[in-house]
Amino acid sequence: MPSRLSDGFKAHPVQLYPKHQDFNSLQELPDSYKWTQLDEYPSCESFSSESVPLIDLTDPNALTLVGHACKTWGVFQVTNHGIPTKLLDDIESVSRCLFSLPQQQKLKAARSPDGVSGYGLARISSFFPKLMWSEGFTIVGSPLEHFRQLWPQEYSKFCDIIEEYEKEMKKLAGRLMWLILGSLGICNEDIKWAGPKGEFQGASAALQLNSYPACPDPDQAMGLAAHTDSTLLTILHQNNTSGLQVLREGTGWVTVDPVQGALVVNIGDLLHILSNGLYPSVLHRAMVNRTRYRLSMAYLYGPPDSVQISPLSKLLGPSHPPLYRPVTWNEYLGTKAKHFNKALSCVRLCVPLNGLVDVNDHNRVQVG
Ligand SMILES: C=C1C[C@]23C[C@@]1(O)CC[C@H]2[C@@]12CCC[C@@](C)(C(=O)O1)[C@H]2[C@@H]3C(=O)O
Ligand SMILES: O=C(O)CCC(=O)C(=O)O
Ligand SMILES: [Fe+2]
Repeated sequence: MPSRLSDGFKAHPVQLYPKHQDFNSLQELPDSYKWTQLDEYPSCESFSSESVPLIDLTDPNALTLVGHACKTWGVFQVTNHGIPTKLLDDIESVSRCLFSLPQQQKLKAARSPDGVSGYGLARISSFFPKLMWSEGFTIVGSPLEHFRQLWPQEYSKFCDIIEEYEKEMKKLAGRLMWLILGSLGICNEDIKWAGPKGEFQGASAALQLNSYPACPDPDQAMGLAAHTDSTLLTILHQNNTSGLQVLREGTGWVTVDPVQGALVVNIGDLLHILSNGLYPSVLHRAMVNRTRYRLSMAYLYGPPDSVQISPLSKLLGPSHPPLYRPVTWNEYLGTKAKHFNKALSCVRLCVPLNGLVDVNDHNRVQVG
């Protein structure tokens, strides 16, 4: 059955791929890939004291640490997360194999203009005048049909890895949800859609494989432009090449340095809504590298199709009115496909009593 996650894009088809996208044959960065105003916010060097929190999930204090990271960063890295190293290596190999196929072959699994799954440009490309130095492959539901096109002989071993990865990620995402919600004082009874055992069985998800080839002029190029994810949370596995940056208030862009075996967790717009803005979604982007090939695999986690996300009643009161109206993930994806970084403002109900603007109003961000 086609996933409802794809419905939001029907009204907003995007270009599939640029005419020439054989990155490896380009010795110079074409104008169509040259971004200007890349330094609207300063980039913070990695020797700075500001670094994204690294949390050991077996730490007895994990709940407090996670809560603090969500409130102050919107992103953290986790170790001792229980995902086997072999599975992380395997998913990295699948991505590497996929993106190293000849372009002709990859196009056999191209995403349709109004679809969600398959090979193509980042969906957000349509909001920018310049092209991004990356390729992506999105998996929603079974990758079988696309993988059969890519690897007529070997597709089943690749499908098995995806299935296993998604199964493990789903468990980890459920655990992280309870740490995050627990840090807000929310328990099982407060979230009906978590199910009787609190396992979030009906949760929806997408897997996004991103490839960032080495780039002849990385200072003028952009791997993936600044955006927030529309998810509850996203779990990202990056290879050992840096590139992911998050925007930190008062500091600028901070690089999320790869830590061997660690996974990056970032707060998405739906958790921002659920927490009534207490845990803001984080603006992030991916930069590219002159010599190194970068890969990332993002597990985008959201509520079941039919569930409407709205600020949790436990977090509301006379001085804390609900700031967002209820939305399903699918409806929110449609809003995102149309309004991109203004989507959160589109579902906003009223201005906070203190008259301050939303900490996560990304309308100001215009890159490119
Ligand atoms: C469920 C989804 C979230 C996503 C759109 C998608 O349908 C599948 C791809 C996801 C992704 C990955 C790259 C960044 C992003 C903004 C995009 O264009 O596609 C996200 C979307 C999102 O979180 O809004
Ligand atoms: O490649 C990265 O580090 C970021 C990827 C990302 O933001 C995404 O897939 O949503
Ligand atoms: Fe993202």
